Amino acid sequence: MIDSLRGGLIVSCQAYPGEPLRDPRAMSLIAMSAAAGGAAGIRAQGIEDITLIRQLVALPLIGLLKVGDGDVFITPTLAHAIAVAEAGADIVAIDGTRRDRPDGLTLAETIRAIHETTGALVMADAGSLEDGLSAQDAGADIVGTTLSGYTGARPRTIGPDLELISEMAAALSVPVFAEGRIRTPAQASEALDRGAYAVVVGTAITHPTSITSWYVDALRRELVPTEPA
Ligand SMILES: CC(=O)N[C@H](C=O)[C@@H](O)[C@H](O)[C@H](O)COP(=O)(O)O
Repeated sequence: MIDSLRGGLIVSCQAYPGEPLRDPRAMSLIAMSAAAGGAAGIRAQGIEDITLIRQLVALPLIGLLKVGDGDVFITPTLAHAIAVAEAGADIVAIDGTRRDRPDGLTLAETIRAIHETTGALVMADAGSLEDGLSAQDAGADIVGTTLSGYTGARPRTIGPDLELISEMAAALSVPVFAEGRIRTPAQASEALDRGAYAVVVGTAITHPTSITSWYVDALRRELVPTEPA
């Protein structure tokens, strides 16, 4: 199944609490649109979204749950991970950093239990090369650059953290998925050039509020007086 993602685009379909598109039907329509456009896979957040997208889209599905506002918020516990797999995700994305997990399990214990209990694959969302290496040691099937710029370990670059993508791809033997702040097709292509196995894009495809604000910001002009005041 991972093989079908090689060199492909995975579209992350997520809306945030309180947003107009925060609705499983809306996210599933976006996921269907991504499939029609040639996506190789879908990434989705929330049990209802994962359940509905599983029914409507026949592509590999990476599922996650965002929980709370602590440091470890991407599928933080084993119980969350099992719920994501049971909702239909082929791959469960979990926090793959070296930080303490809220249920007290290690990353290795968590991954082992997900494999044994569900048969789903595990994508470890990492924030640094050191995270990626330890996630690989812990048994992750896939490591993502997802959390680069969000853990304090690396600066939050304006675009993708291309340096980390190169470093991880060179150092790891498991597939590295480039994810995080990929805004253009050229950046997605460069991620593959740097050794990424697949590329995950969310905001730039599926988050109209952000996309609109990029255009609005670009059009904003300071009012320059034509006559001296
Ligand atoms: C850090 C974090 O919470 N990342 C989340 C992980 O699922 C999502 O909010 C991102 O949209 C996703 O990683 C895709 O990245 P981008 O939207 O930049 O293409």
